Amino acid sequence: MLSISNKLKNLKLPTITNLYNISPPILVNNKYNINNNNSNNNNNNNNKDNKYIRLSFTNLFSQKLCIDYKRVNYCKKKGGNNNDDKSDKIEKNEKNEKNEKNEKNEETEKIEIVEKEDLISLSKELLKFDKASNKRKDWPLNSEVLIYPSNSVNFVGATGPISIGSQFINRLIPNASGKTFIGLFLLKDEHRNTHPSVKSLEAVHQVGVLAHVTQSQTGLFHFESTKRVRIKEIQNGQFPFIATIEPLLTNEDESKDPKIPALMEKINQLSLSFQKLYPDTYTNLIDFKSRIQTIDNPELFLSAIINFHGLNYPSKCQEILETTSIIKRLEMLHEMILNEQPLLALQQKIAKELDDKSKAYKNKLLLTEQLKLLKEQLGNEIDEKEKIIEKYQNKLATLTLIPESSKKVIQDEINKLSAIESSSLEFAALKNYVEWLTNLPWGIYSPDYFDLKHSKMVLDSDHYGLEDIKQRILEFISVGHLKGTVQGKIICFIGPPGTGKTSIGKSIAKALKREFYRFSVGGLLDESEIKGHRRTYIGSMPGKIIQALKLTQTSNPVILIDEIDKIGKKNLGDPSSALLETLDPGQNSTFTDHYLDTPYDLSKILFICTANSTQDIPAPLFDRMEIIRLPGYIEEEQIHIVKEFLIPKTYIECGIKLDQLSISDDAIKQIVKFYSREVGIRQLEKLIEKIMRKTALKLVNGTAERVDITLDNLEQYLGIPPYTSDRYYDTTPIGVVNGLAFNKKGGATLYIESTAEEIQKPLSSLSPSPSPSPSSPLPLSSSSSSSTSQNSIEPVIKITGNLGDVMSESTNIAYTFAKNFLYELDPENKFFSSHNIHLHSPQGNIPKDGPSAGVTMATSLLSLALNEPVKNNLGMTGEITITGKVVTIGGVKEKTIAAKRSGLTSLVFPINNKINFEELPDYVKNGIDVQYANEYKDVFEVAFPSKKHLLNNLKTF
Ligand SMILES: Nc1ncnc2c1ncn2[C@@H]1O[C@H](COP(=O)(O)OP(=O)(O)OP(=O)(O)O)[C@@H](O)[C@H]1O
Repeated sequence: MLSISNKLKNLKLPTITNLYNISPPILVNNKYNINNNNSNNNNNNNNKDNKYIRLSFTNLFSQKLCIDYKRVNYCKKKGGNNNDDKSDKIEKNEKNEKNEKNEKNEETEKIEIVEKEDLISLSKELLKFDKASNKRKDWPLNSEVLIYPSNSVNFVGATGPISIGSQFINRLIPNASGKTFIGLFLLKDEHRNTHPSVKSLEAVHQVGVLAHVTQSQTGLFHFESTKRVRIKEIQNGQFPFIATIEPLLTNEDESKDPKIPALMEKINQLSLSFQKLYPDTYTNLIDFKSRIQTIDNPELFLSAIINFHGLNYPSKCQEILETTSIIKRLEMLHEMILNEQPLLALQQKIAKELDDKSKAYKNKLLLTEQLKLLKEQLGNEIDEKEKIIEKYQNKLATLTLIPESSKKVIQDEINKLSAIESSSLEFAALKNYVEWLTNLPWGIYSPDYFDLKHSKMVLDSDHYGLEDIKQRILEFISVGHLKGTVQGKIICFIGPPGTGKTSIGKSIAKALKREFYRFSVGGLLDESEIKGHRRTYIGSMPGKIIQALKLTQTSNPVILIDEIDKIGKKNLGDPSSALLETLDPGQNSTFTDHYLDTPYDLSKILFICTANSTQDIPAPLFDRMEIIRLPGYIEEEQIHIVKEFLIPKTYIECGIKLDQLSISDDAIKQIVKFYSREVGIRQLEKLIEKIMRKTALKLVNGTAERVDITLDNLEQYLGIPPYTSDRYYDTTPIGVVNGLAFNKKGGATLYIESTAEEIQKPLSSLSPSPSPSPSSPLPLSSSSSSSTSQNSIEPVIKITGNLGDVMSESTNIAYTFAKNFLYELDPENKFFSSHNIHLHSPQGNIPKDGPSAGVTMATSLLSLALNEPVKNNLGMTGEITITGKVVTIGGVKEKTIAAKRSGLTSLVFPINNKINFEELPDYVKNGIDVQYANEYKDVFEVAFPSKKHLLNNLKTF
C-alpha cells in the first residue's frame, strides 16, 4: 500500500470538485480550517500575493492534512491534532512541524511543496463555504452527497451500521460543523441485490434519506438517517456518484392535525395486539412500550414501527417515503401492518410446526443420548444385543448359496431383532428363530460318491452275510452312479428286531460318504415332530428333518427313519401324511417346516426307513418305497456274527484287551442256542456285553488277570440258560405237529397239539349214513366257553393258546375238513364222533393269529384220529380250504430260518411258495427237505408215510 506521502506526491488538484475524484485520494473529513495569513483579509479571492489560505483537515483516520493555497504543502502528522479555528494555533502547529522536521527530520514531515496554478481555482471553490446551506450543521457541504445505493428503504431516524468501501470513504467530505453525510437511496427493483456499483444514477430512486456517518473507535461506520431528500443534480459521471440534494418538503399544515396522534395510537394498539398474538414473531429486541410508544415525532415513530414489525417491502416503503403527507404515510403504514396479519398467522403456524419438529428432533437426540448413557451403564447387555445382531449378519453373509427369498426372510428377521427389547420374551423367541435359520446348511451338499469297491468294502466290513441285501444295495448305488444321483428313492428295510436294518442304513451313508442321522417315528402322534411347531407356541422348534440338517450341516445327508410301521395314526395332525410330504420326491423340494416358515429343499436327502412288517406301513408311503427284507439269521450266521463282529466290537467298547478274555466256540454256540431265541442280534449283543462287564470287574478288582469263557463256566457269567431248546419233543407224539409261524419278530416254530377224550355214550347218530353226514357242523368250544359235559350227545372241540379270530376259524375249518377227509380215508374210523377234542398251541402268552396253521391243525387232528405220529423233524405251513386246497402263505424265509433253528429237516410249503423257497440263499436251504403241497393229500403223504396207502380210498379229495 502506498504511504500517505507517496499518495500525496501523485496528487493533482485541479478543482475541489475533482479533488474528490482523484485517486489515490486525499482523505478529507472531520475538521477543516481555512487559514488566512492575513486575518483581516479573510478569504479574499483577489488577494493572491501573500495571502495564504491554509486548509487543515483531520480525516476519518485522524490524519491531519494541510493544504496551502499558492504554495501547497502536504503534511502528515502522526497522532492527529485537533485543530481549532484559531490561526495562531495553526501557525504554532506549523512552526512546531517545521521545528520538528528540522530537528528530527521525521516526526512532522513536510513532504513536498507543490506549486500549481490550478490551485488558485481551489481557493475559489473554497469560497463557496459562504453559502447559506453550508452553514447548516445538519446539511452537507454544497448540498453535495455521495449517493449510497441501498437495497432497503431507510426512514428518518433509522440508524445502524453501514459498510462503506474505500471508494466511498475517499470521497466523504465533512460539512462546516465537521459532520459527514451520505445519501441512502433505494435501488430500483431491477438493480436491487446486484453488484453495488451501478452505472448510472437512474438505478436508484430519486427520493432517499440523508444520513450522518460516523466512525466508531473500533473502526466501524454507522449511519443515522436525518432527512428525507431528493436528488437534484448529478455532479460526476461515474460511480460512486455525487449529487446535489434538496430536502423533501413536508406539509407543515398537518403538524398539528389530531389525526396524527390518533393514527399513531391506532398503530400502537395494533402493534401491541400483534405482539400478544404472535409472541414467537415478536420475541424481540425492541421494548415497545418504553421505546416506541413514547415517541411523539411521527417521522421517527414511523421508522421505529417499521423497524419493530420488520417490514421489508421496498416498493411499498419507498412509496411511503416519497409521500409528502405524514397522515397519509401513517395510514399507509397502518394498512401495511394490517396486511401482515395473515402472513404472521402463517408464519406462526410454520414456526409451530418447525418447533414441533425440532422438539421431536431434540427428543430423539435426548433419547439417543439417554440410550448411550444406558448403554454405558448397562454396558454388556446392549453390547450383547449388538453383538448378536452382528453375529447373525456375519453368518448370513457366509450363506452364499442360500436362495434369495430365504435370505430376505432372514435379513428381515435380523432387522426385527434390533427393534425389540433384548430382555423380552419376543426377543428370545426371535433370536432362537434366526439362530435356526442362520445355522442351516443352505445349499451345502456332500459331494456325490458312488464307488462300488468302496461301498462293498464298507458293507462287508460292517456286516456278516446278508449277501442278497448287500447285492441290492450295490445295485442301488450303481444306479446312483449312472444317474449321478440317488435322488427320488426311498429305501425301506423290513425285518425282525436286531437284524441289522439300522446298521445297514449307517453303512449306506458310509459307503456314499454322506452324513447320517437317525430318528424313530414309533408311537409318534404329533405331526409337528416331523414338520415342526408353529412359532406362535412357546418353546416351539423345527421338526426332526430340519434338526437333522442342522446337526449334519449338509443338505443331502442319509436320514434313517425307524419304525415307520409304528407311526401313530391321525391324532394331532396326521403324522403319516407329514411323513409322506417329507419323503415324497414329488413334494419335498419345497418342504416347509412349520417353524422355519420358509421352504427348504429336501430332495437331495436319501431317506431310508425301517419297519418290522409291511402290514402297518401307511399305504401311500409303502407305494413309494423300495422294500428290502431282512428275515433274520440262522444259528450258524448268529455264531459267525457273534464271533467276528460282536465280540471284537465289545472288546473295544469295554476296554478289554484281546489277551485278557477268550470265549470258546462251544460257549458261543451255547449262547446262541440256549440264551437267545431271537432271529436278530440284539439279545446276543447284550449277552456278550454282560460277559465283558463281568470280566472287566474281575480284571479291575484283581480276582483275575485273564478270563476264559468255556461251556463249564458260562453259567457263572450268564446264569442258567433260559431256553433249553426250541423243541419240546425230540420225537413228536401223536397229535403234535410242528407248524411254522411268522410275525413281527420273525419266523418261529409253533407246535399244534391235540388231545382227545372219548365220549362215554357214543351217539348212533354219528354214523356216516344214513344220518347225519360227517360234514355237518359240530359244536366248537373255546377256552372261554365252558366245555360241554361228557354226557353231551355231540362231540366238541376245545381250543386254547391265545388264538386270534382268524386262527380259530382256521381250527374250525381244519376240524371239518379232517372229519370229512377221514371219512373218505377210512370210513370205519369213528374217532371224531366218539371223542371230544382239545386243540392247543403252546406259549399262551404270545397271541397267535393267521390262517397259515390250517394244514398243521388238520394234520394234528388226523394224527390223533389215525393214532399215528407225524414224521419226525417235520414242519409245515399253509392255509387250508374246507375242500382241502393248500393256499399260499408269507414269510417263507423267516419260517425256513426258524425251522432250521429248531432242527427241522423236512418242510412242507404250499406249492405256490415254491418260488419263494427256491429264491432263498443256499445256506438257508441247505439241509432242508422241502415238499410242496397243492392239496392236503400232498401234506398227508409227507406227514404219514406209513398211511400213504389210505390215500387210494379218497374219492373227492
Ligand atoms: N449281519 C450283521 N453283521 C454284523 N452285525 C450285525 C449284523 N446284523 C445286525 N448286526 C448288529 O446287531 C445289532 C442290532 O442291529 P440293528 O440295530 O441294526 O438292528 P435293527 O434291525 O435296526 O433293529 P430294530 O428293528 O430293533 O431297530 C447292531 O449292533 C448291529 O451291528
